[in-house]
Amino acid sequence: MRLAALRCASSGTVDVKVPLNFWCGDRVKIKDVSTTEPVYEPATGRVLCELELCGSLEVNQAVQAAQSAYQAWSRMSGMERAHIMIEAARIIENRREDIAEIEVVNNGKSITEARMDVDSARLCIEYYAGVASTLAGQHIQLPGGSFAYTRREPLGVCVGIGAWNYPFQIAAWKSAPALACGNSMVFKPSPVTPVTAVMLAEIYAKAGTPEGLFNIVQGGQETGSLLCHHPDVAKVSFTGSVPTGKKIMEMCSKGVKQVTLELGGKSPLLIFEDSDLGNAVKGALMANFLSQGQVCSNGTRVFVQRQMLPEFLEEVVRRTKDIEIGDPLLESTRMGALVSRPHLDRVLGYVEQARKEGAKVLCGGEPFVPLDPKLRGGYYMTPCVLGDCTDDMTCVKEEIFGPVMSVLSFETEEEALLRANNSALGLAAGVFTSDVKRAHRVVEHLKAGSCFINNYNITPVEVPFGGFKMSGIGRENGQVTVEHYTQMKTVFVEMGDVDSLF
Ligand SMILES: NC(=O)c1ccc[n+]([C@@H]2O[C@H](COP(=O)([O-])OP(=O)(O)OC[C@H]3O[C@@H](n4cnc5c(N)ncnc54)[C@H](O)[C@@H]3O)[C@@H](O)[C@H]2O)c1
Ligand SMILES: C[N+](C)(C)CCCC=O
Repeated sequence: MRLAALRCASSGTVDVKVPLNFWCGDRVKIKDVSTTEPVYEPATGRVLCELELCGSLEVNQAVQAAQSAYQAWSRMSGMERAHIMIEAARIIENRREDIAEIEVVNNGKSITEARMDVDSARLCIEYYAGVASTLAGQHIQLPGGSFAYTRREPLGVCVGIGAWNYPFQIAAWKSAPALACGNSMVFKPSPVTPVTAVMLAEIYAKAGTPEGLFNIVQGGQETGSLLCHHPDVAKVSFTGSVPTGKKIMEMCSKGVKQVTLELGGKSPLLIFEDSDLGNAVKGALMANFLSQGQVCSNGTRVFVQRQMLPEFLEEVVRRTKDIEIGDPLLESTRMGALVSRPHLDRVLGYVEQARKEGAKVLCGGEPFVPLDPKLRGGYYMTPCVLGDCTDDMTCVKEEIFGPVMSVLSFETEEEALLRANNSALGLAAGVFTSDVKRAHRVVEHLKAGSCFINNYNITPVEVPFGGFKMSGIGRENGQVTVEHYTQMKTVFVEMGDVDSLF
């Protein structure tokens, strides 16, 4: 099978002509397309392609393909599945640069970050290839030589629905555990970033998965809703906003389907006065400015202990002003374009609102127009640090999902914990301190699913990732995911006679 070529030389030169839907092992051009939607290149504002959206006919075809592949795949041993997944990981490694470049063109993040995302996707598939061969049940002894055993069985056709901030990585983080456990998958990327998930589908097919094992249907909420309601779908794993997550859960409840929900956050980062200043500042930058600030786990409420505040602010503002913004395909660029014009306007609106509510804009928060004429229509802004923030401000309460750091000050550990936990969300949290006892004590009290001590926003694939409270249900990555993509069967075996009461 030939992989569709989409090489790009520089921003502003790519047109996506290949179909972006994929089932039965191939890219599919929809017959009689009724709805299309433009897809943009954030770096330039150009239209990359018109996306063909799937309706019920196409969703049915994809689910049927997944059902038939499931029959073959679920009967293979874990080791057999592992071999194929390792081959998929090898192909990703060979195509790393292609995938990363196309991710940049469709998402706007810097090439340096896109390469890290592709590496995370590959590592995730390698990790779950290893897990596939270790799936096992339990043996339980019963009286009289009788016994019971448990089997971990796959669920069937699983659906993945992705957000636009990590398009290729999310597709891998969902498909790798699902496939390792013997399921098949229909994946729906965000219609804003539809281009790279289909590259993953081609790669799995080329690696030797049965035709229809991993399929892509393109579309927005209508297509997503068709998937959630489909009677042949066993589970939905969703990454996106809290309001959509609630709808997904509601739709899945109709069919009593399992859900994994990876939702939004408004995570706190606590910096104590005994922290190493350099590391605390680097941590705060990593917690706020990766992917133009469009990261679910970002630590956007930066609480700094009063005595350290002046030196922290001076250093964090200095380093934020130094961030090189521009063409995301250039090696020197550290911050690319936000994902869309409406999203950029929304983020700039939050900065304006913060100003009105009394926050001090210490740097950034303005639209940015690069000198290169081809980038003038792109969606850029300068990364922003807001000082004098208070807990009641909109910028401190709501997920902005852009490069905007809100800095707050605190006096005591107890006060910082109370304020940090005062949120309906609980995806992540961080603490910087050189006091090891304080670090663990604080983390014990933080109401968040993913906590970092003296670092922020690292997500090794062998470590579970996910949220408390309204930030989600279930986990991605790590061993625990096996529980989310399998169901347990218990088998009782009688070795004696039936002891009947009748
Ligand atoms: N916790 C995590 O792991 C994680 C990771 C990345 C992003 N996010 C969150 O995602 C959000 C940003 O992403 P977004 O704007 O793409 O989110 P979104 O909720 O708008 O959309 C996410 C996906 O859901 C689909 N969708 C929308 N309505 C639907 C419906 N009614 N039925 C089925 N599918 C539907 C969209 O087409 C898209 O594919 C942020 O809140 C961010 O925090 C969370
Ligand atoms: C930035 N990380 C560390 C890759 C986390 C991505 C998870 C979701 O946005």
